[in-house]
Amino acid sequence: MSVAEDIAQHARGQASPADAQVKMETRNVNVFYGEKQALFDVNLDIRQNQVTALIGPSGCGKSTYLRCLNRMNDVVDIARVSGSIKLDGDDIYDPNVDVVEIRARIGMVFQKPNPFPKSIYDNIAYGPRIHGIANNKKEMDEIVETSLQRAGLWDEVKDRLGEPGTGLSGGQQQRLCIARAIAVSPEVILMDEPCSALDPIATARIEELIDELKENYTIAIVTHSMQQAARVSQRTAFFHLGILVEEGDTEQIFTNPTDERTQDYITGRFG
Ligand SMILES: Nc1ncnc2c1ncn2[C@@H]1O[C@H](COP(=O)(O)OP(=O)(O)OP(=O)(O)O)[C@@H](O)[C@H]1O
Repeated sequence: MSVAEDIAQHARGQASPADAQVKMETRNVNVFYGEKQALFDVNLDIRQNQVTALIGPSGCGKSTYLRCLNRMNDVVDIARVSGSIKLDGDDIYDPNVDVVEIRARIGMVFQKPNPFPKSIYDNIAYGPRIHGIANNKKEMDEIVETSLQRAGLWDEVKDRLGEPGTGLSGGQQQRLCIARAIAVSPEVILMDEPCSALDPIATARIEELIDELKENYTIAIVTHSMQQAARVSQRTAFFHLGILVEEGDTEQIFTNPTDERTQDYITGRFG
């Protein structure tokens, strides 16, 4: 089977129900790094309890867009964001919004697993402690256990919660980072190429996990792997040179794209 057929096969049936709610609405989003414009008038909805894949060639602005969704571009001095970005209808860039709270509601998992140099337990307990989520040790223990269970890591680490998180394998570390994001009860989880540093087995495990997580969370994922986008997402957005070229149900994007640039990209003609 050709790669294109393989992708199309995975994409079949990957669609968002017509009545899926919009969790995040982004309109006319422009991003500048100094003088250079990286995103141009992006309009995209991130649907609730669905996985939205952001794809496109290197430098097209996928990560820039993802970072707009939880104000991570705020930490880049030269970045300037304009347009409207709403979570459940509320503008997350409103001056009265507490950015720390926004980043708890919209968590993030990065390319390279980045556990804190702390125990497995403390990696998970860190966020809930900062946010005052647990009232006592018993509640914290429960949060740690539930988060690790949801991230599919509990059985592997329950007997060594006091050991350093950095001692886990790469795939386990990434699941630890997912558990850490889950621990503060986010509504949305942003993932920036979460499998790029992982081997195929660890990647498959994370992909299964993403599929399970969408029951409880809304997910947006940047990926260079079209197989991965086809396997895990219901919606796909294709970016090129800072422009959102096309978005739609994953099945449609991978089997019947409307734009020639999308067609060229998914068939490997560029990027
Ligand atoms: N901190 C920054 N300062 C200046 N320019 C930046 C910064 N981050 C990104 N850019 C520029 O913005 C554009 C979009 O980059 P971005 O990282 O969002 O693309 P991407 O599609 O995620 O790429 P990749 O797939 O390679 O990660 C690129 O031209 C990049 O050089």
